Amino acid sequence: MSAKVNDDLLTERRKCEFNVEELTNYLDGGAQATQNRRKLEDKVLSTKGLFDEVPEEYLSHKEKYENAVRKAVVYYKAMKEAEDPNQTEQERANATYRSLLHAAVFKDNSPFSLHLAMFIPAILGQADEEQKKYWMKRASKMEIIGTYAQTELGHGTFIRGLETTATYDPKTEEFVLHSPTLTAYKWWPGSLAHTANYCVVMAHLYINGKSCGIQPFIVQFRDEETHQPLPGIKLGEIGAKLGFNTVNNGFLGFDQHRIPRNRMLMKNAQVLKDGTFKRSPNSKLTYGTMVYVRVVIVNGMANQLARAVTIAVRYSAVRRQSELKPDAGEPQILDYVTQQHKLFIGIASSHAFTLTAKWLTRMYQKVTADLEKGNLDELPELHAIACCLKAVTTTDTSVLVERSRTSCGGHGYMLSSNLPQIYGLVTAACTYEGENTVLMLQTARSLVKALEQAQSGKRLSPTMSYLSEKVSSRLKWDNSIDGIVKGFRRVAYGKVESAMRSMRKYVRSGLGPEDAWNMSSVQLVAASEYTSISEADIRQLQDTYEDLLGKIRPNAVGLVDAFDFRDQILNSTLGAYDGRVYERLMEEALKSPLNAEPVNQSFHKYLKPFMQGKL
Ligand SMILES: CCCCCCCCC/C=C/C(=O)SCCNC(=O)CCNC(=O)[C@H](O)C(C)(C)COP(=O)(O)OP(=O)(O)OC[C@H]1O[C@@H](n2cnc3c(N)ncnc32)[C@H](O)[C@@H]1OP(=O)(O)O
Ligand SMILES: Cc1cc2nc3c(=O)[nH]c(=O)nc-3n(C[C@H](O)[C@H](O)[C@H](O)COP(=O)(O)OP(=O)(O)OC[C@H]3O[C@@H](n4cnc5c(N)ncnc54)[C@H](O)[C@@H]3O)c2cc1C
Repeated sequence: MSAKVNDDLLTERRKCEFNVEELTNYLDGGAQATQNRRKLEDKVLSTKGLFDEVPEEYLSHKEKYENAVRKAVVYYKAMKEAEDPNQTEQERANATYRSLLHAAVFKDNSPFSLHLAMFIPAILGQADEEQKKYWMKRASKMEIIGTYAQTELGHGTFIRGLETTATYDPKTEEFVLHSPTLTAYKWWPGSLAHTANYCVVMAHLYINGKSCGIQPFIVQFRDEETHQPLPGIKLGEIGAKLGFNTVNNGFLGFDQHRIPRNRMLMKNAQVLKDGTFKRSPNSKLTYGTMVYVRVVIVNGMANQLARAVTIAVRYSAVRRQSELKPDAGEPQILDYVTQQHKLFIGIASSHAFTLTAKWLTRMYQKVTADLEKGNLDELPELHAIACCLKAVTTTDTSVLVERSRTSCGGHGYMLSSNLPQIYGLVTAACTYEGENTVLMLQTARSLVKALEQAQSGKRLSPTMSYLSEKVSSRLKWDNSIDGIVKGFRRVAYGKVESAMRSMRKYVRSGLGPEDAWNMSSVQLVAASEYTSISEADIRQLQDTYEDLLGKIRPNAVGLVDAFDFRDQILNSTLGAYDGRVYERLMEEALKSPLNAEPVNQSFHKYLKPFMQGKL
């Protein structure tokens, strides 16, 4: 018999003014897609051995990892067995696109995540046809587990500054991989420490003493039978982190480690037997895996944000606190407009990121198809857009998840709420796959170039076309959607123009272009981010905004119910569908090992002698 649902949540669900299932179907891409997703979740989550008897937070660092590997094996097999052979690849992708299934099993991500998120995409994007056939067979069957090893102890952002060398030896037709310094050690790659046995390594290729740029190499670093590190390989784990503590991020140093010539992934650039180097059509194609993951991250942020606001909104409908009016009893905290302000932007942003992710994925698929035909025209625009959207969605999601946490008071600070762990996951994305400031400056580089082209009358790409609109600065604001968009375009234009004016001013004062760029970089980042509108219009917009909050209020619980996250995926004492937050908080508290006995041994060992002055 399912537990009684909290009365306030029942009332909220009765008040809802729209069909929740319809919105769920829309988000999934249709009723069939919802059905497929739910069927997959039912199957996988009914697998034995997927869940923890003791909450993960009470395990040691080492136990957490070992437990995560145990679950990863069970989870991966369950996902494989749950695949519906009658479904198309696209239907399968849709079923997982919105599902956070893995989050029901791993609060802090899986030790297999890099294999699926980067090792396989790197092979697909960087290997030639023959290499792809061989390595995809082994990787897709999990005969090998891989990761993506690019970042080093001394370099993450500046890829051209990576120190790991790959020197071609034509006599043996091998590459010699070497870490010449401590700072050259690969540092950060997930799964690297104890899980994976292969990796795609980004290393600086040298042939006959000449630099041939950064190239991708597939490298085995552990014996497939014994899992021992191979000769010339130094391996280890980088230690405890804010989050990602079951991803097994590691370090790897090479000491003259030899690999055969066919281990350089040669889709874009090639090295022939005699050492002849055939250049890539564009050296940035080597960065392709990062562009792909930046696109994936946008959708990941939409889902994680939806999960956090689901927890916070349901809790805010259940939690009653303080007094809005004398003698009116304690209101639901969701009735405070400040609470609505904190949370409803999160709901709206999640939907905005979902739609943006779909648009960006289509753009990525088109540009990737063009690249296959040798057409690189739209690669720079894809790079600029992917940088901007990855940076904006991860920054906003981190802010909004943290706001969801603090809007739940003390209980939001409990690990059992799962909000701290969700924050740990999303805030990492502000750094990995390109630190956000750095990516914003990449976008700014494209914006400045586009404005210069617009000013010389050239046509711009669709996403930059707002820079060539002769938008009158006396634009009449109205708070229609169209008016707001026009306003934002006008301001965005002004930001790029102002950054450019600033750079020209510094150049006129005698600074070189690089210093002028650096001096203007705060404005350049602002030109890539969102920006605010002038004062007079804020009041008009504010009235509209507060009116909208009131309209959303009766539908808030319905809106988060429509995200359709089952309790195991929310994994939260505060966000469960039935709203029994207090019972769940107590159930979870009692699982603490410290509650196993009424008097902890430290009393007799330390406290008692201390209080009696005997220590
Ligand atoms: C939730 C789900 C979780 C999914 C699970 C994820 C788990 C976490 C895994 C994390 C993995 C990692 O972090 S992997 C490691 C990630 N690391 C990074 O992302 C490193 C970030 N740094 C970089 O990308 C580069 O260093 C960058 C900043 C772009 C600068 O590169 P360069 O110095 O080589 O290039 P620049 O001199 O700046 O620019 C030269 C020209 O090249 C262009 N250019 C630069 N990069 C380009 C690119 N990728 N594609 C096309 N063009 C590019 C520029 O626009 C310029 O064009 P013009 O203007 O026309 O000249
Ligand atoms: C959880 C997590 C997982 C990761 N997983 C992987 C992985 O699997 N594989 C992998 O290869 N890497 C991985 N990374 C590493 C990640 O890609 C790097 O941390 C990231 O690229 C930033 O590089 P860095 O840490 O060396 O910082 P740096 O590059 O040293 O940058 C430090 C700071 O300097 C400033 N800065 C740097 N360059 C510029 C610039 N040009 N303009 C303005 N400011 C600048 C920025 O403020 C930046 O935050 C992971 C990182 C994290 C946190």
